[in-house]
Amino acid sequence: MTSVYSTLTYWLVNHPKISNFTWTEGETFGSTVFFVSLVLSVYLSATFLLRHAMVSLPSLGPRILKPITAVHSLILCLLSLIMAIGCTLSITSDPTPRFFHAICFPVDVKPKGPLFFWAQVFYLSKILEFGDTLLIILGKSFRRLSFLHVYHHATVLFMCFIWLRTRQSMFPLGVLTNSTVHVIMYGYYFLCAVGCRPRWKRLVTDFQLVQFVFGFGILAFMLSEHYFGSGCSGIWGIYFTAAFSASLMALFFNFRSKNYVKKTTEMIKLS
Ligand SMILES: CC(C)(COP(=O)(O)OP(=O)(O)OC[C@H]1O[C@@H](n2cnc3c(N)ncnc32)[C@H](O)[C@@H]1OP(=O)(O)O)[C@@H](O)C(=O)NCCC(=O)NCCSC(=O)CC(=O)O
Repeated sequence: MTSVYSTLTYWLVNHPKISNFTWTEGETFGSTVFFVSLVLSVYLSATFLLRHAMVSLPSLGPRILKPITAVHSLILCLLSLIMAIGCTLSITSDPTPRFFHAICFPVDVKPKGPLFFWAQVFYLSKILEFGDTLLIILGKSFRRLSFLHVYHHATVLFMCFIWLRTRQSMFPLGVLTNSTVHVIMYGYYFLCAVGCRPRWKRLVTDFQLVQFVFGFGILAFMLSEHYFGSGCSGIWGIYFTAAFSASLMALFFNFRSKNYVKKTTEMIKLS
């Protein structure tokens, strides 16, 4: 057990590429406003154009699409697991400063070390997640190409960029909770793609909602530390993330009520 822990800690925290990682605007891959704007413009226009083009084109068909979807979901499930473990170990392996830094970075924090490394991996993984949208469109599953889906995928990339650029406090908790939720979510998608649709879809949505509630709870503590304590880095990033999370939370409550609460009520009426 101890050797598993020390091996993981070496490869996911203390490896020189991770411990010496520095996020430098203009030098680190994807670290410019131009890059994030270009990627978002390509994503949104490709989504719009493909969505309309696919109406008159045949869908790829499940025999081709399902294996690709399964591999894509499995990759994201495993990557999310690695990010969740990497981030947890980065926080816990150096308990005194990093534990507190997971919630509040000092105002003069330098964007380097394992926590910034995992935030960078998390940021780039959001581009990989654009594959979800492509798979939905190629399968002509337009019901699932919702406002919630496109808004989430586009804005989350910008949010992760803001996390790095403003050295935003609390991002380690964001990486940790969202990666954990995504292990479950992509696990669910993987099982659907291989034909074993799980019965716990509702649980996935509930976990997604819990991450927002948890985030707002910690935010209250972080804000008190910022305004009444020694200050925390990236406060305007925090306000952006909080506003985005509040809007997503409302959309997810709406999704939950449409998909589960109404169906349960209808089933009770029928029986
Ligand atoms: C349970 C949910 C995770 C998913 O709800 P859905 O109604 O979209 O799910 P569903 O039951 O239709 O999904 C099963 C279908 O998805 C296909 N599928 C498999 N892998 C996929 C992938 N990587 N991306 C998109 N679709 C995929 C399966 O083959 C299957 O198709 P078939 O039906 O043909 O067999 C829900 O809580 C949710 O998030 N809904 C919002 C929609 C969304 O886009 N969510 C993901 C991004 S939001 C997010 O990620 C929030 C966060 O950060 O926590």
